[in-house]
Amino acid sequence: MTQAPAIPLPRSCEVSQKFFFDAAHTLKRTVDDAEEIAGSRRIHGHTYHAEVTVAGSADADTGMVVDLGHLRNAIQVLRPQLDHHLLDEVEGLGPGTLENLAAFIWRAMAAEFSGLSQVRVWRDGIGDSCTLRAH
Ligand SMILES: Nc1nc2c(c(=O)[nH]1)N=C([C@H](O)[C@H](O)COP(=O)(O)OP(=O)(O)OP(=O)(O)O)CN2
Ligand SMILES: [Zn+2]
Repeated sequence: MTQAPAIPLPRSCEVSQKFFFDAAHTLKRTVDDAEEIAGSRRIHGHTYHAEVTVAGSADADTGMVVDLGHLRNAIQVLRPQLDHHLLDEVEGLGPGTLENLAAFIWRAMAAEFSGLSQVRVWRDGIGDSCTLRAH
């Protein structure tokens, strides 16, 4: 009997962890709609979802790119900096946009995870999102 050829695996594997936080913000808008601009300028809140992804090859011993427990521990440190905060007051964030939230999360996670490959932030209620990728 002939043996089936070994199927090569891609070298890189991505593992992810999701989390969410509730936060308030005000926002300066550039749209024409005066009502939308006024609404965004008032303090209001959103539920934000985020996903952090680390890429690499699975270690031969552990079978893991990174133990997801490390990712969850880092998120546990980061999350209280955003959850139930007025984003306008969060040091180092800038205007509370999806872009700045993704950058803020990126900076916090990249310090610990050299293989950080993607950070995504989105709001289900509105259906918008921002994705930061390493390459
Ligand atoms: N490039 C970006 N553009 C916009 C962003 C952003 O983060 N990056 N964000 C917004 C607004 O925050 C978003 O449209 C929500 O608008 P908002 O006034 O905050 O609230 P809504 O009434 O539209 O949403 P509800 O959840 O229904 O209250 C705009 N552009
Ligand atoms: Zn908003």
